Amino acid sequence: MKKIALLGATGSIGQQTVDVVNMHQNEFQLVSISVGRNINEARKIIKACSPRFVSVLHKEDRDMLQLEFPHVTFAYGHEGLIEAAIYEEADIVVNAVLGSVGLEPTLEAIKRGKPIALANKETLVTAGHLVMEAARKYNVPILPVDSEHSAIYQCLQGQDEKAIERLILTASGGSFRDKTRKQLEGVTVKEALNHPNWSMGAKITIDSATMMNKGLEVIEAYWLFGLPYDKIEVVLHKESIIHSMVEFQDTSVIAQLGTPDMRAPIQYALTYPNRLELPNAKRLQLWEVGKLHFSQMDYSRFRCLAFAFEAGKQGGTMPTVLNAANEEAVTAFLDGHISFLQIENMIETAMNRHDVMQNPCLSTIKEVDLEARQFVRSLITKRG
Ligand SMILES: NC(=O)C1=CN([C@@H]2O[C@H](COP(=O)(O)OP(=O)(O)OC[C@H]3O[C@@H](n4cnc5c(N)ncnc54)[C@H](OP(=O)(O)O)[C@@H]3O)[C@@H](O)[C@H]2O)C=CC1
Ligand SMILES: CC(=O)[C@@H](O)[C@H](O)COP(=O)(O)O
Ligand SMILES: [Mn+2]
Repeated sequence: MKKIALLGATGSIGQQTVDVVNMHQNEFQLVSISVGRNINEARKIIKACSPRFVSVLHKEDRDMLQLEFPHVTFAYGHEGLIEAAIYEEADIVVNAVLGSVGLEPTLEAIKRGKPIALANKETLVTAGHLVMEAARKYNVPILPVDSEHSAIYQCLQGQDEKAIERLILTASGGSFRDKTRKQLEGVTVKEALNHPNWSMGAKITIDSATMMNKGLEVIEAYWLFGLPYDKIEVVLHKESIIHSMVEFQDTSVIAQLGTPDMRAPIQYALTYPNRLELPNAKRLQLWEVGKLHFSQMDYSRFRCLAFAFEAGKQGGTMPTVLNAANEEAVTAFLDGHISFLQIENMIETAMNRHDVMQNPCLSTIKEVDLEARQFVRSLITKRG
């Protein structure tokens, strides 16, 4: 029985992780969870899975739930999130929280020797060097949950990693893949949230539409697989059937395919190196899919991807700025304060004014993250 600490249990990945746990009750048990504001969903998970430890965002919610569930230990806030991650009984942490708030719980869990099944890509973007250094020091595996990275991880099993020529990440193109930049000027939040292939949380769906999701994934791949940026490529593949590929020096390319269902990579991270059946999942029938399409990335159309490569290559604190500015700008877009194209303008402005510091420690990362957020918020306030 693998005992799981699940951060972000009420989210899209969180709830699919709960599904996987419920489908394999002889294999997995949820012992600790964190949630944010969604207390109704938290209640359902507590009733269905009986975790022993629950952290929520706000103290009032903690107080209310503690009365309802006296046998559960509750906590709240950032400290609570960390406590959920390091819960003693947990054998593995699934980090499905949203944003760079996931960094410290990850680092603390690694320090206690807990393997990390990582969906929370912002953690690797903002401080990949700290996470990978800690993982090496404490000999802890970081198991990718993100579909592209899970695909690459699967393609690399049993392969000679010294012989990798390049990683090829596939990108669906998101909600606006067929629109010109001119047409992007008037797009709405509702349109942006309509991803063609995946049902995901709001922030990543917007990231997918700006192509920042792929940018974050390029930096995530850099840290997970240790290849230089000129060996990481992105190809447009609108069907999201090939989840990513690895090319080797002998020109062979290995790809991982599947229907777009995040429960598969979540489950693989939990069962690795073994596999289990995935009940109720749609099997891939290539004749139903028909043609698969691929095209080269246009970096002037998808500017956020170019920003991410630039931030990654500059290194140091620049990816922290990229990520923090993006998180704030996407929130502002979702709240109706800025237009779609202003997301990328704000990220570009935040990056342009930043002087990179190399090899930042955790407190520098936190300062730079906060400063970039405050700067983007000030841009938004000025507009208002
Ligand atoms: N959704 C997907 O298919 C994929 C997601 N990912 C990555 O996984 C991560 C989660 O994405 P997704 O599930 O879509 O996101 P959601 O927005 O659906 O869920 C986010 C979760 O994090 C919680 N949360 C948000 N902010 C805070 C905070 N400040 N403190 C504590 N908890 C918080 C939310 O709580 P609550 O809702 O209770 O407020 C919720 O449980 C992201 O990094 C994303 O990029 C990667 C690949 C695919
Ligand atoms: C499911 C998943 O991993 C997402 O990151 C997904 O890949 C988004 O797709 P695009 O960013 O390619 O639109
Ligand atoms: Mn992905």
